Amino acid sequence: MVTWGGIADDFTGATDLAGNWVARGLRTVVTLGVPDAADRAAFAAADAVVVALKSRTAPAGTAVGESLAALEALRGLGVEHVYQKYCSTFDSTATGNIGPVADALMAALGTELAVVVPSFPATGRTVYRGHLFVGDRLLSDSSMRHHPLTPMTRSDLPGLLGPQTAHRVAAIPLPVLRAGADRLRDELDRLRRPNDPVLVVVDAVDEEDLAVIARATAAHPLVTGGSGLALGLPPAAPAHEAMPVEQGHPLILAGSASTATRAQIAHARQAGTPARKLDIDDLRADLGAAVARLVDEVTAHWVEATDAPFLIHAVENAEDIRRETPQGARPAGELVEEALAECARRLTAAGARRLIVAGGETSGSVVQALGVRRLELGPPLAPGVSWAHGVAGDGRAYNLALKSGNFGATDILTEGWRALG
Ligand SMILES: Nc1ncnc2c1ncn2[C@@H]1O[C@H](COP(=O)(O)OP(=O)(O)OP(=O)(O)O)[C@@H](O)[C@H]1O
Ligand SMILES: O=C(O)[C@@H](O)C(=O)CO
Repeated sequence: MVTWGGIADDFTGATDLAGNWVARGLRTVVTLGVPDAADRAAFAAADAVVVALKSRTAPAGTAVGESLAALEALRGLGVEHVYQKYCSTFDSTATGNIGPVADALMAALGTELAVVVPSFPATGRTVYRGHLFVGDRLLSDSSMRHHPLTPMTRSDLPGLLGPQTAHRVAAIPLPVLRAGADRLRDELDRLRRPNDPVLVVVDAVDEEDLAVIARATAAHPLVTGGSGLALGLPPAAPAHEAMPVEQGHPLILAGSASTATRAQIAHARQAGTPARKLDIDDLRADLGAAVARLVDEVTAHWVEATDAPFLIHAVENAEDIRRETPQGARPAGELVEEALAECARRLTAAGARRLIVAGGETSGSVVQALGVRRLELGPPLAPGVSWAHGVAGDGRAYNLALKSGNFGATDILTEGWRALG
């Protein structure tokens, strides 16, 4: 029986949440886009289903529409609890869609209260006195301050959420939940008022805090947050033993420009991983020809070394993303996404079956290019990153690890393969 339903605003976020549920013993399936009734049989053995959307930077109306469609599909599966998954760094703008989606899900589920819990301590995201920290820095002092699409220039969650929601926003500080789940439940009840919905930011700095929140909200139809709150469920044996492992060439596609990904690329190159950086001028001049040259290079490498991964990446240093787009030319980001999607299509046709993909947007384009619509979760490579298995419409099967830009240790691109066994 499907108990939990997740609605994630990007593909890496979806596998992040799914991986945490798997770690708590829930058999979890990710569906890439809203499933239709014909897909229902695929979820028969699942305890949890996550619908992966590509809505993080979509206009609020679009994100609300897609999220409500996802909710409808999840209700059709009989889910009891819904988890709105957004980024653990609360990626959004004042006109962002985290608030509007939460408002709409609350209305559809007939609930007047939902918690807001971006905290994910295993990846350094914690919330204290309503402020979101990344490691030992406030969010607004972290590299997220300079994010090209969702620059996070403040850290107080009520202040970030307020302009996005029509509802009241309240906050519960750490000492309340450190007094236990009953005390937190009482405080949540105190904040609940008829016909006056409220979003409640709850502090959490470690996994025990998340466990308290999970216990206090166990009967809630809706929770919202990063994936950390899923780890608040009671410990259990991980439910990933059934994931098939595919034989075939390994490939790394990194469109992410995040600080962590850049360090991971540098490490992989230093460790001798054969690699090629996309040349934006070449892509602009003739994308098809540039990709064809790359495909020839990668396939020649595989003739020599079948099992050695090849890395194709977009960015090496911060200057790469600061380059101006010439007047009338296609933006670099668009070229990168199209080129990586085309590399994925052509290199899987040439035998790539195991892929690490870095970046949320990049993962969306790559998985769509492969035509994979569902992923079953396997073992983790890092907190928030897991191997998954998916079968495309053409029958080809893949192992995919979709890595959020800022997740993973420096050596994840060279060592992450070991988790496949
Ligand atoms: N040289 C470049 N110039 C401009 N944009 C680029 C360049 N290289 C990559 N990009 C774009 O930057 C975006 C990176 O977004 P993506 O979501 O894939 O990674 P991220 O933001 O690091 O990760 P996440 O969303 O998981 O935190 C992509 O749309 C990609 O096309
Ligand atoms: O929550 C996170 O940080 C990630 O799952 C993510 O959403 C980054 O794209």
